Amino acid sequence: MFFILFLLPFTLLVYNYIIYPLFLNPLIALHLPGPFHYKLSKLFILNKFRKEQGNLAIDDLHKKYGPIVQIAPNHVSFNNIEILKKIYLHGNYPKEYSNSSSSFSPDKTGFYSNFGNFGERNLFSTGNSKKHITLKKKLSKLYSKTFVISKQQDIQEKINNVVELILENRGEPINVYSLFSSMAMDVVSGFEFGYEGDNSTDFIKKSTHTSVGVNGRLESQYNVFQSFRDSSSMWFYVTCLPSLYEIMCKISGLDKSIQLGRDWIWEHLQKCIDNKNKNETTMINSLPESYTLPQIGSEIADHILAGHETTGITLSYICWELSRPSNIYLQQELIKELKENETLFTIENKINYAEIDKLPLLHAIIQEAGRLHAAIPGIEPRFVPSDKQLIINDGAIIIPSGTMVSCQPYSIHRNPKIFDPSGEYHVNSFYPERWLQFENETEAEYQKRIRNMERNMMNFGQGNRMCLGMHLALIEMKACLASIYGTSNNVHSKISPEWCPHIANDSKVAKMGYSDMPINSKASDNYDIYHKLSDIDKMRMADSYTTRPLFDECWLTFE
Ligand code: HEM
Repeated sequence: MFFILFLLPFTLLVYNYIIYPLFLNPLIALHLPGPFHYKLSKLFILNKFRKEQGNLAIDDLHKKYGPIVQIAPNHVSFNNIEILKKIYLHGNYPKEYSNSSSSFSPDKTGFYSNFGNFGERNLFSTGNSKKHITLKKKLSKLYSKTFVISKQQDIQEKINNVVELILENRGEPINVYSLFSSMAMDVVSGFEFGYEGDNSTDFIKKSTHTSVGVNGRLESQYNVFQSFRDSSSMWFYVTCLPSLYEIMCKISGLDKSIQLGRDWIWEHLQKCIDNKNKNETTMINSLPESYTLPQIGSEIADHILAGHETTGITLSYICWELSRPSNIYLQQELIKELKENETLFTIENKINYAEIDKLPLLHAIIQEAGRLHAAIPGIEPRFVPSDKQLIINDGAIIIPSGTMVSCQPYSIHRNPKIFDPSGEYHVNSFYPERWLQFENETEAEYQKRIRNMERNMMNFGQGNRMCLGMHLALIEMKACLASIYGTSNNVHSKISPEWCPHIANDSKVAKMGYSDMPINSKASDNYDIYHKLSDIDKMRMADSYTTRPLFDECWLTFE
């Protein structure tokens, strides 16, 4: 009895937290840089993730220890582009991609496996490399640049609803976070279910993006979106502690809200399956015929979530950046660029998507937002497969199979040597100029610098698991910005003073997480403090795997 109650648990604790990490763990012999206590237990880094301080904590560790840091007994974080390429590109699927254990797979890290829906895994959450690449090849056509451009008219109809709403509410505060999330949902739902009939959603029109709520506080109502956000807010349990996910949903009281979004997708899917046009190229028509309804639902739910949140968040950050007093010159330059290319807009307010894609400043703005406000700034873990090692510095360091390895876009995107070689454009500030040709730079030098920056971008991931919807997101965002600030609307945006009476005039800095803040949630009892925060604080990025504006809102006024 004594053995079972005391000696066994004690022995297990000693083994797990002392004997294994200090004497048996193959990583310990490598003497990798990193805090000693992080090598004893993964609880330390998990606790940072739980408190939504993980991205900044890992970034700080890299600043202190360099590009290689052991952040848990079995997890090494890297902040180096050559190692990144080895993890995410080289040594990834072998040619025949027949042996799933031979790739640096996200499986076994457990991080992705619970992103399934309706009891089924999907492209994003499967760890089986063969299944993954076969399905990805099948679905790539739907999201190819050529196909996205061919859907220009359908996409533009949704975007025109945004412009209409902005014009109808000139001079009034608009929650662009809600508006752009709705727009991205309306667009991506067309790709999933089809644009014909009412299969694609109409959230721009059906939701409220402008109302003033209780206590003069600006609010907007859209329950399905709230449900998806509540779901995303549980990311820590989904990725790091899936066994506690259900119980934590209940304890936090979010279970009902999260269920609402799931129910909505399921009901919408069933309706669309009945109404689908078999000849339209959509996700429901592109999936293998053998797929069951839960398998289709799992894939579609993932794309709906991945497609609307990331795009809505990125557009919100872009428009906020363009509306800040310190960046207003960029908004004026963009309007000028669009005006000079008026021929790209036809009289029906349609835009030539292929041409709009080539506008240099518009492109630079999108790139800079992807760098500074990457919608997925957190770690993208992979697993060194059983028959491979990660060989670094010509064999000076050999990371053994079974180790979890990762890079995080937040840190990769803030390397001053790559993104601020001249020392003029701070890496933590929004400077699209860094993506344009400098005055004293030759064309060849410029191309070399841009290629190097592009190589170091991870906002859509890297390698075989790279974002499937990248072309859709990029074209949609460009078309949306061109439609708002271009054409004959004569629209300018500013930060709504009703939402933020304290606008920072001279700072360009961007911030992440709650650190140094007198507040750690937007609960109503904090409202007085919240109201006094500057726009920089109100637009802090959440420190999580996928980010969002920390307080879930961004109010701009268009004039
Ligand atoms: C600005 C917008 C977007 C950003 C920043 C973004 C970012 C990313 C990133 C970083 C990944 C890789 C994540 C990882 O490995 O941990 C990813 C994967 C994925 N994204 Fe996006 N995404 C965006 C828009 C979209 C859209 C519009 C769709 C449309 C359906 C989409 C669908 C997907 C899918 C299906 C995957 C999984 C790909 C795979 O595992 O092979 N994303 N995205």
